[in-house]
Amino acid sequence: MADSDPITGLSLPRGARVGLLGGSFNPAHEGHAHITREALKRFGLDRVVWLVSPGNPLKARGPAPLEERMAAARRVMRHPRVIVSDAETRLGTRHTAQTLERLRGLHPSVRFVWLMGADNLRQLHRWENWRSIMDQVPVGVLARPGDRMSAQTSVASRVYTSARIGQAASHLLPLIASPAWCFLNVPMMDVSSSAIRATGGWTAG
Ligand SMILES: Nc1ncnc2c1ncn2[C@@H]1O[C@H](COP(=O)(O)OP(=O)(O)OP(=O)(O)O)[C@@H](O)[C@H]1O
Ligand SMILES: O=C(O)c1ccc[n+]([C@@H]2O[C@H](COP(=O)([O-])O)[C@@H](O)[C@H]2O)c1
Repeated sequence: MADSDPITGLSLPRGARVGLLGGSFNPAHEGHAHITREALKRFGLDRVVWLVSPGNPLKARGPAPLEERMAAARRVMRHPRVIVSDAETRLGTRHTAQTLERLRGLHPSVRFVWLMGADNLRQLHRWENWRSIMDQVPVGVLARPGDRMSAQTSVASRVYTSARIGQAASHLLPLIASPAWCFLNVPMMDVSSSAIRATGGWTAG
């Protein structure tokens, strides 16, 4: 049976383990697809939803129009268990803590996990109401070139040090009560949207 809501249009299996990968996706690239496949496997997820952001609150320059980023994301990620979604635009949220509150309210049976690359763990403490993110859902962090140490040194990792689970138990992450987080040392892909933009590989926005 599906757990659907008319606001975001998301239809998720009841009781499913669902990873949320929020991002500007300006544009989407193979690094996003790679960490998504790793997260599906290593965290034992049934679905991953790409939350294509209306605009990162910490980034001064706005991204390309949402429709262009959604279309590019759908070209990059074709997978039966991955959904590319504009849920934040439909909800009118752009801060992650608020997005999580809304999605959890709309999908009470679903076990959500917030997914992010290690660069975002480094600056998580600058996000609005960041502790609420850690307290609402388990967080899965995936290694990214240049950010291996963030699991040891970031403010968030130090504040929540006792909530960290080892990667040998990563498949349990969606089932563990928050706060809980896990750093996955997956093979890394040195690719970024900014590098693609710098080489003129994304003309939108
Ligand atoms: N190559 C990668 N390895 C690991 N995580 C990644 C990688 N690329 C993006 N991510 C993660 O995916 C999420 C969305 O990333 P985003 O859309 O900002 O892409 P980006 O390449 O980081 O963009 P930009 O270079 O413009 O900052 C973030 O949590 C980010 O950490
Ligand atoms: O909630 C916040 O304050 C906040 C601050 C910075 C980033 N985020 C979210 O983090 C995700 C990754 O953003 P980005 O731009 O690095 O792809 C995306 O979903 C953003 O909305 C959220």
